[in-house]
Amino acid sequence: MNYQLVPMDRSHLEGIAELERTCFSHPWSVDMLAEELYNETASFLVAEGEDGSVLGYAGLHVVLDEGYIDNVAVDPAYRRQGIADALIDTFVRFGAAKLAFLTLEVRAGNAPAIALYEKHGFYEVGRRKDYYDDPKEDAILMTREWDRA
Ligand SMILES: CC(=O)SCCNC(=O)CCNC(=O)[C@H](O)C(C)(C)COP(=O)(O)OP(=O)(O)OC[C@H]1O[C@@H](n2cnc3c(N)ncnc32)[C@H](O)[C@@H]1OP(=O)(O)O
Repeated sequence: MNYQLVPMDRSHLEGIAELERTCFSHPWSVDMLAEELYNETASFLVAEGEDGSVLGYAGLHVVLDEGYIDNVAVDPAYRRQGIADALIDTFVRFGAAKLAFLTLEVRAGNAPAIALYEKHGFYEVGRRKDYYDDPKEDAILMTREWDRA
């Protein structure tokens, strides 16, 4: 499977929205994703197949020296092949160069995603009780820090 990591552009919006619907109970719409194209704090990356299709994507927002990872999703047909690894590694390398920390929230029962983030040096710093619905579940807050002192 060949793919490249590229910045999200208009051609990816339908594919990402479809992936969102596949993966999440409150999926981002095409319009929500399109707004990020004009958001200067946003860096959205797409794992693009040879035919331009969306195999996976991840979104980061940066404010001052803080980064927040919004969403990470990989097409079920292309999972366990290192795509999320490559997406998160890109954000972590950016964080190591530019940020004090990266944060994210993840469902407490989402073992694959938690394992992914732990692999990249994130650890649990707190919980939000019943943060998610459909189904109701706690959010785990995870962070990855860099000492800028
Ligand atoms: C902030 C948020 O967005 S939280 C929500 C995260 N997104 C989702 O839950 C959407 C649905 N799930 C997915 O899209 C995928 O399963 C993802 C994004 C969690 C993982 O994507 P993949 O491309 O399959 O992961 P990838 O192959 O790069 O694996 C990287 C690491 O993640 C972990 N991992 C991935 N899938 C699994 C799994 N099924 N079980 C256990 N660990 C897993 C492992 O640590 C793995 O490293 P390893 O291969 O050395 O063991």
